[in-house]
Parts: sequence; structure tokens; C-alpha cells
Amino acid sequence: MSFEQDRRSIYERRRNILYLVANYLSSMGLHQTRQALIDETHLTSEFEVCDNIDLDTMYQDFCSYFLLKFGKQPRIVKRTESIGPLPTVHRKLSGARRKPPPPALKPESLTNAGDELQALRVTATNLPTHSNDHTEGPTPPVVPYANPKLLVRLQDHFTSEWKDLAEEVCRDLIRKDLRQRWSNIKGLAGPIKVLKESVIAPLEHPELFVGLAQPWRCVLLHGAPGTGKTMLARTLCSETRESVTFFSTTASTLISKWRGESEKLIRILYEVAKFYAPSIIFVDEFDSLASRRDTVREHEASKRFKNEFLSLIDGLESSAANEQTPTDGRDRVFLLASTNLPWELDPAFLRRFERKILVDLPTPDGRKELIEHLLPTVTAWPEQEIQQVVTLSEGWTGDEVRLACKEASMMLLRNKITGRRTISGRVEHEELQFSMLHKAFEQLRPGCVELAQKHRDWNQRYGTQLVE
Ligand SMILES: Nc1ncnc2c1ncn2[C@@H]1O[C@H](COP(=O)(O)OP(=O)(O)OP(=O)(O)O)[C@@H](O)[C@H]1O
Repeated sequence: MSFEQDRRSIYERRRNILYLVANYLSSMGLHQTRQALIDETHLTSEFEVCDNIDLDTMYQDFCSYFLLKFGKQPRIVKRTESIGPLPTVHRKLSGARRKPPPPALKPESLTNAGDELQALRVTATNLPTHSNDHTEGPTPPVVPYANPKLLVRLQDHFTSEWKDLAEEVCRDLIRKDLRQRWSNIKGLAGPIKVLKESVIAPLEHPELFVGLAQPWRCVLLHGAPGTGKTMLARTLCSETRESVTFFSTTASTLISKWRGESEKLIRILYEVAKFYAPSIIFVDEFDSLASRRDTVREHEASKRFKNEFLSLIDGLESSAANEQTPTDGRDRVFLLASTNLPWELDPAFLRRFERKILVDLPTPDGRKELIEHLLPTVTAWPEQEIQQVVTLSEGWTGDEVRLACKEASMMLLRNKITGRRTISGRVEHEELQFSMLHKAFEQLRPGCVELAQKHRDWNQRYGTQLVE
């Protein structure tokens, strides 16, 4: 690296650190300190900290890296002898007159680190400040927060009473880190179509969704465990993550984590979802939240919680009813719920789901596709061999097929470690053999045949019949 490049990179590093600190102070509610930093360094709005970058995360990443490398946590601060507030750093001004700040410098003209800092001293007036920047009065509560950018926006929008909960909703429920593709899901064309129609089509063709033809707001996925309901939701999240905010939770988390505050949380979840619309709220294990209400024995808090959730759904519906003219679809909130026990749901909830979609066991074609997807080598095998394993897996869930394929891969792995070798020392079977796959599929028995039938029966009576 040339001397010039070296200097430039030092300059950029120091500038970036200052922006990170300013952002961090803002996320901590230390607005006066942030302002003092801006005044002193003259940061401008020419730059801003990128999405998903903040000091807190960097700190945690550094600790993880250090722990991995040296087997212990890094020491960041150490105890001193003195107790009391941090000593003030006084500038050495004795005798010297305070100079006015020098004009802004361009990085190319810098000669040393001091100059680099001075180069940041450019006009501060246009750096964004926030409507609730407090120059007087009580400082807002200091809260650790994963994404300061979101926090800043939340601070503008929510009163402090709601702010902490709104932050918790964002920190714990927003999901963005998923890597799933529709093409990984096999044999569930019907449910995929409904999800695309509910979320993706309204964003791509908002002009078509007018009057009565509003997008579905509220969809329930039901099916036996391991049929791919969660996978569908996660894929919807990753396929739309550029344009949609995805809140994912389970009913039991909502109930246990926010015990005592759950009811308020539902309202905040809805408000935050509206704030970040278009958004999807996905609630797994929905039955544990929305089981039939027991008017006599049920706890008051539980009733209130359910009523609040019903209001949330009504909120989705009433905002849909208001859309008589085309909107760009960017203000929509979509509720997706999944359950293994739809028959336990309170009729008040059931009635509100516009679509109740059965996620069924995979058909023979679906199982074949799934096996070929998980074990691509089998595509080169004779058709009759693949059909044998497809027949063996009659009545299995997608998850059971996946488990059997995994067992076959493990057999191959064991063979590579301990298997017979040829005279030249090579492993005898380096590729997956039909006998391994067959054996793996013979070892497993389907666990959800009856439950899957119960879902089909229930869907016939109460569910949505998907037509191809
Ligand atoms: N149709 C499918 N296509 C591809 N993979 C599938 C399919 N169905 C299930 N799987 C596999 O099974 C795993 C478990 O599925 P998932 O967790 O989505 O089931 P679920 O219906 O949500 O179960 P539960 O009701 O117990 O939460 C998935 O991660 C995936 O690997």
C-alpha cells in the first residue's frame, strides 16, 4: 500500500468511527453528547452509517472473534485506583490563544493524523437531528438496541411509554437472516400460490387489487408436524426480504416472554408492523394463543390477550375494507399463522382467517422431487430404483423424507470412514448406493398418517379447497 493510500485509509477509518459513535450516542438517547460531538468534529450529513452496522454489534463481533482466537473474553476496560466520575480532559491552552477552527480540508491534502481529524470539521448544520432530540428536560431512557437506525425512527414515532416495547418487538421479532428459495419446497404448489397471491402479487401489481379484490390479509396454514408450514413462512420471508418487513414469533413466546405485558405487546406489534409496512406477522403454534375461550375458568389476562389479538385481525380487515382506490400496496400488514391443531382454535379466530390452507403430506411426485433435491446423485439412477424408495415413503411427511435422506448420507459417510477398501487403498463405494438409500428408508416409519387424515377431514369441513 502506498503512503498516500495508507493515509487515506487512516482518515476514512477515523471518520467512520466518529460516525459510528454519533450513531451510538443517538441510539442510547444521549442527544446532547451527540450534538457536542457533532459540534466538535463537524460531522456532516454527507455520510451515514450503513444498514446493519453499529458499534454494539461490532463490539459483540470482536468479543466472539477474540473468544474464538484466544479462548477467553477480551478485556475492554480495566479497574483504576481512583473512584468517582471520569476526570475531565483539559485542553492545554495556557498562555496560547485559542485558534479558530481551520477551514475544511480534503483528504488528499492531509499531512498527518491531526489534519485528518480537522478534515471532519466541515459544516454541521445539515446533519440530521431528530424531532425528540432533547436539549433540555429529562434524558430519555438508555436502552441497548440492535439496530440504531430503526431505533431512531421508532423514537420519532412512539411515545416513550411504548418505545421500549416497540424496540423489543423489533429486536426479537424482525427476521432478515434467512436463506430459502421457493424452489427448495417440493410438492406444495397450492400453499405457495396462496402466499404469493397474498403478499408478492399485491406489491407487483397494486393496480389490480381494488374494490372487493383486496389481497388476503389473514391466512392460516394447518397440517401435521413436519409438513413444511414453517418452511413456507421462512421462504416467504427470504423471498420478500428486500421489500417486506417480516416479524416472526411463536404464540408461546408471545405469551411467556411478555407475561403481563403480552396484551400491550400485541397492540405494539401491530403498530410497529404498520410503521414498517409492508410487513408480515408470522405466528407459529397459533393454537396455543387462540384456543377456545373458556368463559368460566379462563384467566382474565388470557381473555384480554385473545381479545387484543382479535382486534389486531379486525384492524387488518378494516384497513383492507377502506381501500376502495388502488394503493401501492406498501402500507399492508399480512398475518400468517400456522397450527398443528386447527380444531382447537376458537371459532372467533377461525372465522377471521380468510384462507385456511391445508399443508398436506407430499404426493409420490413431491417425495420424488424432494429426494432428488436432497440427494442429486439419485437423478442418474434407473427410474425403478427411485420409485422403490418413493413407494417405501408412502404417508411420510417432508421432514421424514428429509431424515431418511440424511440417514443415507450418513451411511455413505460411515462407509468412507470405516468401509472396505480396494487394493489401491480407495474406498469401495464413494458414491451413494441404492442399497444404502433403500436401507435408510426401510428404517423409518411414518408418524403422522392418522393426524394428516384428520387435517384433511377438518379441511373438507372448515378449510379452503384449493383448485388448481
Ligand atoms: N414440502 C417440503 N419440501 C421440502 N422440504 C420439506 C418439506 N416439508 C418438510 N420439509 C423439511 O422438513 C423440515 C421441517 O419442516 P417444518 O419445520 O417447516 O415443518 P412444520 O410443518 O412447520 O412442522 P411443525 O408443525 O412441527 O412446526 C424443513 O426444514 C424441511 O427441511
